[in-house]
Amino acid sequence: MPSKSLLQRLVKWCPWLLRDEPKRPVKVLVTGAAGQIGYAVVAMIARGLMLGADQPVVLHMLDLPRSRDALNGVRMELIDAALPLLRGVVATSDEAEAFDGVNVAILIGGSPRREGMERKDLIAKNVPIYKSQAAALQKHAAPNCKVLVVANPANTNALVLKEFAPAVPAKNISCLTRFDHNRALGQVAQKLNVHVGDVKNAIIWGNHSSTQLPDASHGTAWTERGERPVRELIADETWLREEFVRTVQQRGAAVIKARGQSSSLSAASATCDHMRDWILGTPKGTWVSMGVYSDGSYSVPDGLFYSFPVTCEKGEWSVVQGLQIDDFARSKMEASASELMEEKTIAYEFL
Ligand SMILES: NC(=O)c1ccc[n+]([C@@H]2O[C@H](COP(=O)([O-])OP(=O)(O)OC[C@H]3O[C@@H](n4cnc5c(N)ncnc54)[C@H](O)[C@@H]3O)[C@@H](O)[C@H]2O)c1
Ligand SMILES: O=C(O)C[C@H](O)C(=O)O
Repeated sequence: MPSKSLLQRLVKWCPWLLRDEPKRPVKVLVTGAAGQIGYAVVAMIARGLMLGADQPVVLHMLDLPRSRDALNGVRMELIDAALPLLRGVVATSDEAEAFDGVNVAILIGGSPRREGMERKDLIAKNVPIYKSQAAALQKHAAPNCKVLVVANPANTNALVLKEFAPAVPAKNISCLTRFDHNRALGQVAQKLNVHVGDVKNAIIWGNHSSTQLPDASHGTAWTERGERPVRELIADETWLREEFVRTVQQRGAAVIKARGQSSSLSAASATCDHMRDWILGTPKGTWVSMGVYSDGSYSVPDGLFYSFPVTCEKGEWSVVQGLQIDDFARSKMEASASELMEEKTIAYEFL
């Protein structure tokens, strides 16, 4: 046993002996990284907002050849930000290089909806991209890579990815409806005049589109009287079924109208929330919304990516079971499932 003074001297000369074993970097792919959401999200990931403040990352960034200069500019800025968690950056327009060995894939690359654009046009532009990236995912990503599709039409792009990457387990593919979930929490918090962190379990069913059902009927909020049902606190069923639902459903369009382009910082933030909770787990008693491959829960048809309330533990999501669905919710949930079935049919016309 070395003497105390010898130990003290050892630590003085070799201070790294006291450090914990460093974590191995996780390789995170962001497609469309030169775009507006991509630009916001890469900085958040490299600051630890997605995988944790002690998790080093290597960023793989993919964008089209025509965006090469812009993508290189993002790479330069990441270097200039001197981010200690960032252990490497790959900036490329080659899908094979981008997907090589990645553990997490955030798929944002695509053509966003512009004002006045029809859903069919959006599908036509985006599904061929997801067919091509499915092949790269299956061939080059690390086994068990977790995938989040952000690009619209997000649910249908996720479905195309699943169908054309049959070796990738369906449970590893998801699409972003956490954004709508966060918007729903924000609207309830504003209505109740409480902090958004005090509201939970306002959830999203269905498609990431204007047919989705934002549902606050199972939500709760902390008040001076403890944790109470949102329904009881708001005590206005008409607001919950009409104004709340409409505001959340139309929020994307409202931001496009106000900004002239679609939401980006809130989308990037929700992207981090989605992945963080999936990988690191949801807090006890908290549900989040994720677009996942339907297993028939709540009579949602199989074979669709549909937003459900889920909890996550040890990197696995499970749909929250046993919620009471009233006739109002049932009819909206079915309408959103029908829209997804139509999108699936249209998608196949372009594949
Ligand atoms: N699911 C959601 O909640 C949600 C929220 C907001 C936006 N979105 C969607 O996210 C996507 C990105 O939005 P944005 O505002 O960042 O758009 P953007 O146009 O600013 O960026 C998109 C980027 O993708 C790139 N790209 C296009 N095709 C590509 C391909 N085949 N491979 C790699 N990169 C490619 C473009 O060059 C561009 O840099 C859009 O589809 C938008 O509708 C989804
Ligand atoms: O609505 C859009 O087209 C953009 C995005 O999906 C959003 O929800 O803000």
